Amino acid sequence: MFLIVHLRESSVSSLPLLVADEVSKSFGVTPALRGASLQVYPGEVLALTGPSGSGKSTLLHCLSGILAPDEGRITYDGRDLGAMGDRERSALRRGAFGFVFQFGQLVPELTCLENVALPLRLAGVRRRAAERAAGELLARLEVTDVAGKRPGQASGGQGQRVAVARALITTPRVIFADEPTGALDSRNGDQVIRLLVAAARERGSAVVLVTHEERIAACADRIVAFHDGAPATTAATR
Ligand SMILES: Nc1ncnc2c1ncn2[C@@H]1O[C@H](COP(=O)(O)OP(=O)(O)OP(=O)(O)O)[C@@H](O)[C@H]1O
Repeated sequence: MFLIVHLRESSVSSLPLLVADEVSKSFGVTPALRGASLQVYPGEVLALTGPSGSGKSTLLHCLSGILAPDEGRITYDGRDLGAMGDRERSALRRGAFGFVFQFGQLVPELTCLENVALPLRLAGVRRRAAERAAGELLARLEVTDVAGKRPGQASGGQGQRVAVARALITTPRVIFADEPTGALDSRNGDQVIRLLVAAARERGSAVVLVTHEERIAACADRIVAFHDGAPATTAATR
């Protein structure tokens, strides 16, 4: 009896949050994904690596519901993204997912504090509460000094830390980060990734990180290497 209960508990805790099942996607005649399968577990940091053009970003876009696969299925928490309507998928993206891109994509007219508070404001949180939470997160990411500045007045590394804060502010279940350090030198890149991983772990958010830098991938719990449109190898780092 004890053994049965134990097995049930361990199988529940190891259920994947996001699953790509035999996903294929082409752009015209160019195949980007060829039957790619992958699981993302709650709270894990997963790095997708591999040569340019091997399909990493395309899979990230399919996993996050930005792109629809031609074949195969993506499920989030057991729900098929392809069976959802546009509204439901958008609500999922806003509520459960956070995004960090290579270039921060912050709103240039807003201050860094307002940029970080924005997702909460859009979710209906009052300005004062949203900006208090944004200020706390900027402090966690060690960029309090740019809170009142516009993104154009911040350095590349500071801007990326602000973008990480904006992605984390809603405490998403999954953060999708596509080459978040790609435009930074190694010192700034290391700092951004260290803070991203630490803050995501504190909040229990999983991270799906696309990177071609081995040093950055080494911060992940698991590394999946792509080749020709599908995962070729998986390695645990810890
Ligand atoms: N929007 C698009 N239109 C046309 N072709 C595309 C598009 N997006 C990706 N591709 C093609 O699909 C293939 C996979 O691209 P993808 O960006 O997923 O690879 P990647 O591994 O992320 O590459 P990189 O490391 O260079 O970003 C490539 O051949 C690419 O040229």
